[in-house]
Amino acid sequence: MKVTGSVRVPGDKSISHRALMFAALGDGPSRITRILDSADVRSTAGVLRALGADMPELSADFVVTGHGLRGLRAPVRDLDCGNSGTTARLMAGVCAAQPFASRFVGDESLSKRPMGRVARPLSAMGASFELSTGERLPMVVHGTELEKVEWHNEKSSAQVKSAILLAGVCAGVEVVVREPTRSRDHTERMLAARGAEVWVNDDAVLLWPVQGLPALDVAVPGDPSSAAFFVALAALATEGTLTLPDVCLNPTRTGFFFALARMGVRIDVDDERTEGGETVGTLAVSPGELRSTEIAPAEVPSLIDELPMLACLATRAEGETVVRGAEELRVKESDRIAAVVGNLRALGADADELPDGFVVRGNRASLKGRVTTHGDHRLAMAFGVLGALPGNEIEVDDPACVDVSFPTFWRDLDGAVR
Ligand SMILES: O=C(O)C1=C[C@@H](OP(=O)(O)O)[C@@H](O)[C@H](O)C1
Ligand SMILES: C=C(OP(=O)(O)O)C(=O)O
Repeated sequence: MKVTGSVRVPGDKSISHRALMFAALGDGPSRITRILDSADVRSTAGVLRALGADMPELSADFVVTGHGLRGLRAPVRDLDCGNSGTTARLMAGVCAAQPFASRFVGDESLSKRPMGRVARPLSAMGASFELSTGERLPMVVHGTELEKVEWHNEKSSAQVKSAILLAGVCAGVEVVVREPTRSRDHTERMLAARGAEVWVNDDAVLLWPVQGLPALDVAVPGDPSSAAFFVALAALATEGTLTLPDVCLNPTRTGFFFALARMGVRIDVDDERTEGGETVGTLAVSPGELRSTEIAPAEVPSLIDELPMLACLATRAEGETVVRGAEELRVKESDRIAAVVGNLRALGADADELPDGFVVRGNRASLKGRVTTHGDHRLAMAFGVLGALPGNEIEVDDPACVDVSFPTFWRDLDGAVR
C-alpha cells in the first residue's frame, strides 16, 4: 500500500468545545475560524444556545458575541449533550455557578458514562446535583454562588479539571486542581490567553479569581487525535509519505506520535510554530518496520483517545504491545478495552484484555470480518484504517458514527491511499 499527498485534518475537538464556551462567556465578539463542525461540537453549541447564548450555526469563520460571565439564562429545555462527554462535564461546571437549575441529557452511550466525577468537586464548591442511578445522566445541576475549592483528582481528567476551572471562572473564586499526571491543558492555556492568572506545575493548576473574560479570536488548529488515524495509515503503508499540515502539537496531546516513533515510524515535524498559545506544525510520516512497544500508565493521558488505533496498529508490529493504566477506556463512548479486543479477536488477531489495558501480539495475519463499533467513532476509524490494508477485509457496522469528531474521515481515507 502506498500513501501519498496531504490530509488537512479537521479542527481540534477539545479546543473547539472550549472556544465556543469561552466566546459565549466573554465580553463582546470573538471570531472563531476552522472550528470542528461535528456532532459533538454542535452539541456544545446547542447547549449554549439553550442557555440563551448568542450562538450562530457553526461554519469555517464566524463570530460569537459573548454577554459576559453573568450573561446566561435559565434554560427553557433540557441541555442535550448528544454523544459528548466533554459537553456534559464542562458545561456542568459552567451551570454549577449559575443562579438557576439545568437538566442535562444525552444519547444512549453518554447516558452510561459516569458524572459523579464532576458532581463531587462541584458539590464541594456548593452546587447540588440530582443524578440518575449509577451517577449517570439525566442529571440536574442546581447552580448557586460557589465557594473556592482545592480538589485532588485521583485520576487524571481534563474534563474534570476543566469543569472545576470553568466553575471557578464563572463564580469568580480561586480553585486549585491536583491530578496524578498532567492531562490536556487547553483550558489553562485559553484562560491565560484571556489574561486570567493561572499557575501550573506538573501535577497542579491554580486559578486566581477572575472578574471577566475579554473576547478573543481563536483559530482552531488541526486535531492530533484525528491526525493519529492518518499517521497510523502511513505507518502501515509500504511506501510513500503522508503530510498533515497545521496539527496541534501541544505536549499533553502528542503521546501517540512518541509511541509510534518508538515502534519504528518516521515522523518529521516541519514549520513548527506557536499560534494562539498552542504549538502547531506539519507532520510528514513515512512507513517503517513496526516493532511492539509498552505504554506506561503515566503516558496514558497524552494518548488516551488514540489507544484503539494503537491496538489495531499493534497487530502488524513484531512482538507484544502492552498498555497498562488505561482503565478509563472502559468508560468512554464504549468500553474501549472490551470492544477493541473483542473485535480484534473476532477478526482473527491475537489480543487479550487486561483490567486496565490490553496486550496485542503482532502476527501480520490477514484480518477479515465485521466490526461492531457500538456507535463509537474512534473504533470505526481505527478499524477503518486497518481495513485499508491490502489483504484485510473489514466491514465497519456503523461508518456514519465518525460524524462525532471527523465527518470527512472516509473520504480523506480514500484520498490518501493508492
Ligand atoms: O477535555 C477534553 O476535551 C477531553 C478529555 C479526555 O477525557 P477525560 O477528561 O475523561 O480523560 C478525552 O478522552 C476526551 O476525548 C476529550
Ligand atoms: C472520549 C471522547 O470524547 P468525549 O469524552 O467528549 O465524549 C473521544 O472523543 O474519544
